[in-house]
Amino acid sequence: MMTIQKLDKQRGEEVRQYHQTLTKPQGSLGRLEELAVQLAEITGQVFPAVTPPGVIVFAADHGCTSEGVSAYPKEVTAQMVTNFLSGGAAINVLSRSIGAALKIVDIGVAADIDGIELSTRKIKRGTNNFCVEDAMTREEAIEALNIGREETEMMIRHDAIKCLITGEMGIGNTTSSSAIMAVLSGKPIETITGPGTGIDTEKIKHKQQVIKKAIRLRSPDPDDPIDVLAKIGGLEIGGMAGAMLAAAAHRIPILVDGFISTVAATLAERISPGAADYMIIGHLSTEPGHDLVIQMLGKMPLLDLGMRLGEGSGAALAFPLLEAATNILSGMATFDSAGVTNKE
Ligand SMILES: O=C(O)c1ccc[n+]([C@@H]2O[C@H](COP(=O)([O-])O)[C@@H](O)[C@H]2O)c1
Ligand SMILES: Cc1cc2nc[nH]c2cc1C
Repeated sequence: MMTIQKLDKQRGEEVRQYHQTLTKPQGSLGRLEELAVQLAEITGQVFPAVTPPGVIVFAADHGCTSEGVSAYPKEVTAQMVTNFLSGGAAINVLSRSIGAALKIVDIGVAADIDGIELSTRKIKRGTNNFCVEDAMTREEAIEALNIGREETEMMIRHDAIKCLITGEMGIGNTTSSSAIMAVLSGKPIETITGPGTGIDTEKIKHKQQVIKKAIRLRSPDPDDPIDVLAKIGGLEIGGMAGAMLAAAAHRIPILVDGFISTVAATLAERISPGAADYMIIGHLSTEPGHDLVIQMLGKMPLLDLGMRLGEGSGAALAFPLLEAATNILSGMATFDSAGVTNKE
């Protein structure tokens, strides 16, 4: 789909060496040092910049909500988009606190939403119920990826963003994400499926049955990520995967949010191997499948705050750590410049 270059290991090595000249015991900044190396490898810069960050929230509805899999009614998706547009959601607050440009994309909400601030890119009014038919056609899945890519490229051009944070809003999307993960990982549905917005144990069992039925009836090809996205995925999940592919192609670091976002990240990596090199996992969500999907990507989350909101919120909270990692590089004195004695 898009060419993703290899990481710039040379720049990473330069940063690793430079870190040893800064006024601190070697390695004492722990994962912040690793983060600086990864950011150098991603951007190809010894002093990488991550500001300003850009947050894109993709919103869409899910046909599987008619199976009773969420704690909240499906109308909440559209209502929350209106809330994003008025500035009152958690991601509005967190975007403001990190100085991020925020874009909301309606890629498939099942209601008409007005708002000049809204990017209306509706592919359809929510996915089909994947217990009955494919969630979307292959063409629609590709369109979702393309919209994600286009919206990201617009943000790179207009807002000159230096870090991409992807978020989502979609009642029912933990069911779709759990189904995708079960197919991609081959792991038992019971180890992946969780409460989402907050259903009880009985309802989680029902959600697992719904997912099993969908996978049996749709039988997506685990080796074809676009087939998986089309048959059991979501429009916002496709949008996020496309956004991540665009950021990786532009050598822009991607700060990934919770369970749904990380499932989209896994699809992006399956579509274009190497994309995950450009990703950093912001936080560990309490949704049980998140740990597994992070491990499959070979990553470790930065924060563990017991959150399970989505919208990009956990990633936005982790952003100051990226900023700190780059500020340390450009702002700290060296042993030489400060006249501090280095170890023998
Ligand atoms: O990011 C997460 O890890 C996360 C975990 C659980 C729920 N969510 C959010 O809750 C919604 C999906 O939950 P559900 O129960 O309707 O499938 C969707 O709007 C997500 O943004 C998000
Ligand atoms: C209110 C509400 C806000 C959300 N934000 C992301 N997912 C959400 C789900 C609900 C129910």
